[in-house]
Parts: sequence; structure tokens; C-alpha cells
Amino acid sequence: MALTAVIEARGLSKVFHTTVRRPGLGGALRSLVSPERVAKAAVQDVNFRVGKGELLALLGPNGAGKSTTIKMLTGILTPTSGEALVAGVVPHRDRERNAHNIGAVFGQRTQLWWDLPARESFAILRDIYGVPEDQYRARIEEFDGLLELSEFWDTRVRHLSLGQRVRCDLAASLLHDPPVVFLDEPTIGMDVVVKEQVRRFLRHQVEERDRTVLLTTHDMTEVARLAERVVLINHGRIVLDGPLEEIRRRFGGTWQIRVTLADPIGTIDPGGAEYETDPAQFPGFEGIAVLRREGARLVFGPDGPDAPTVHEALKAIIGRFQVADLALEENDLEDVMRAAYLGAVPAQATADESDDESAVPTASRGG
Ligand SMILES: Nc1ncnc2c1ncn2[C@@H]1O[C@H](COP(=O)(O)OP(=O)(O)OP(=O)(O)O)[C@@H](O)[C@H]1O
Repeated sequence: MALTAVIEARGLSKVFHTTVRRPGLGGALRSLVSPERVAKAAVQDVNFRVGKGELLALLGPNGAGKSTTIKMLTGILTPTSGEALVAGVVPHRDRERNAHNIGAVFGQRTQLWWDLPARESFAILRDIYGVPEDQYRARIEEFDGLLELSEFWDTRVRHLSLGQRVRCDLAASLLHDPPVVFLDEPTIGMDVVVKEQVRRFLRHQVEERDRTVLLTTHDMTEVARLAERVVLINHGRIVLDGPLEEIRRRFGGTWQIRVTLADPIGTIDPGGAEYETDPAQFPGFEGIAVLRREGARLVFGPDGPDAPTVHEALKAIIGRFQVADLALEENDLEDVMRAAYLGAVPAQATADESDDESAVPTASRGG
């Protein structure tokens, strides 16, 4: 992780109190007279840090607490307990300073003025944030180059397609050059071409502009393309925080690499012949097993809990053998994440929840 934390969640928690409506007419009347209040712990003791120039994907199933976390980090919601710190500012306490430090895009909503062309919204935002004219022009030009906005930015926002509107929203959120960007499902509902364009744009913002980005998405292609590190949240608690590769390794156990050797006789010298039963003897082959041998064709697979990722295994195999042909089957990231959601258990999700009615159940154990 980068050294300086730009986004920090410290014991962040949010409990929502809602009124339950009892069923039937009698129930409705009773609810009016004596409303039944229930507490819902949407986010519980969440801790993580995001460094400068880092893109972190906050992932989890529906209702896990991702949006609630983002809303606390953007200052929209006040935490029930714990603290959020974004670019040195406590977001809900100092909303104005926070607004200058962050850009935010909620894929399902817009910050643009519905009845105005996007370009006019940009100009209003320029004035609100006091962006100097030369910088404004330079940024608009940069964003247009990357997101191809100019062909539709004179159209009223209400008439833009979803993909066009979100591209305008992205540009609008960065007009004041904020160091931190929050993106809540930015590419939801976009076609693959526009998604890719937005992903290139985001990579550019991180790599070239050193922005810190916190992203939520259910799109695993997006995660694979953009995120090196992911935080998994489930039932309001963090269940995993680490490099994507580590999560693949822990939860994406099944892969197979079928290799046709270019020169089986030459490759399988007396010293190497044993690999058939024990390839782990070779440096870099720990955790890789030969599952089958079909003539010059070998099928490798993971062996044991410390098996390497498919990418590491590929490297080892290509480095060791002369390969004529290679076929690869691996769990896709959707499967890996499904396994992670089911299998990862929050560190302190234990008895401390049992006397708290608002507490959520421990994340289920998948095996
Ligand atoms: N304003 C609210 N009042 C009551 N409960 C809420 C409120 N906002 C969210 N919740 C509840 O808090 C939990 C977390 O919701 P949140 O929107 O943060 O999930 P999410 O991970 O963003 O889900 P999704 O992937 O479906 O967008 C859910 O159970 C949701 O019903």
C-alpha cells in the first residue's frame, strides 16, 4: 500500500433506524399509534486506508454496505460511530472543504442540471469551484479527448443516453481537479465500448494525474482491468483487504493448464522425468501438480492451499518447458468473488454481536 493515506476509514459504522409497517389495516393503524422501530447496522467497524495514486475497488454483494460507506466518506451521511478522513478532512464536519477535495459519481444519479446542456452545467461548476478559465479550458479539452464529449455536450442532459450522461458526469466531477474520486457503480448499464473508454479514462486519472480513486462495481471485468487492491465487504463488515492476486489465489483454486511440449524427449531428461509425479521439486513449481499426462501433453493444476495463481503457474511452466501449444481454463473472477463472498468471514464477527439486536449475522462459511 502507498505510504500516505488519502482516504481513511477508522472504525466506521452506520446504523439506520427505520419504522416497520405491520401488515393489514389493523397493523397499519397500530403502526401509526405505536410505530415499531428497528435498527439496521449497515456498516460495522470498517477500517481501511487508500494511498495517494491508488485505485481501490470496494466490492461486495447487494446490500453489503458499499454505498453507505461511500456516502460517509463523501460527507452525505454522518457515521453513527468511527471516523472518516479524506484528504485530511472529516467529510461530514467540513462539507465545503471536502467538496473541493473530492469528485463523486453515482452511476444511477446525476449531478448535472437536467434541463441544461452538459456544457452549461460544466460552466456553472467552474464558477462554483472558482476554476481559472485557462485551467478550465485545458481540462475540458483533456476530458473531451478521452471521453469524446463534444459531439453531445450541447444536448440537454435529460436527452443524453446513459453512457453519454455518465461520461459528462465523470468530466463534471473532475473539473475542479480534486485529488480524490469516489465512483459508485460508474459503468452500470453501459455498453462494452463505452465501459472500456471510461476504464481508460480512470486509469489515466490514476496513473497520469495521481488521483486516489475508490470504486464500487459489480462488474468483475472492471475489477480485473482497474484494481490491484480490493476490499471485500459483506454484511457491513470488511472480510478481506488485499491484492486482487491474493484473492484469486485464496478463492480461485481451480484452474488447468494444458501444455503440449515442443520437444518431449529432449525436455524430459532423466533428471526431469520425475516431474510427472512430483513437479514441486522444480523451483517455482511449488503448489503445481501434473493432473494428467497424455503423450506429449501435460495437464497442470493447483496443488494444496498455497497453490500459485494461474498467472504464476503459466510463468513457471513456460520458463521450464519448451511449449508448442497451451490451453488455459481458469475460474473467472465472478466465480472467485462468489467463493470469496461465501468463504470469507469477518475477523471479529463473533459473540460481541449476539446481544445486539441490530447486529447482522456472521458472513456465512462456504467451506
Ligand atoms: N437510508 C437507509 N435506511 C435504512 N436502511 C438503509 C438505508 N440505506 C441503506 N440501507 C440498508 O443498509 C444496507 C447496506 O446498503 P448499501 O446501499 O450500502 O449496500 P450496497 O453494498 O451499496 O448494495 P448494492 O450493491 O445493492 O448497491 C442494506 O441492507 C440497505 O437496505
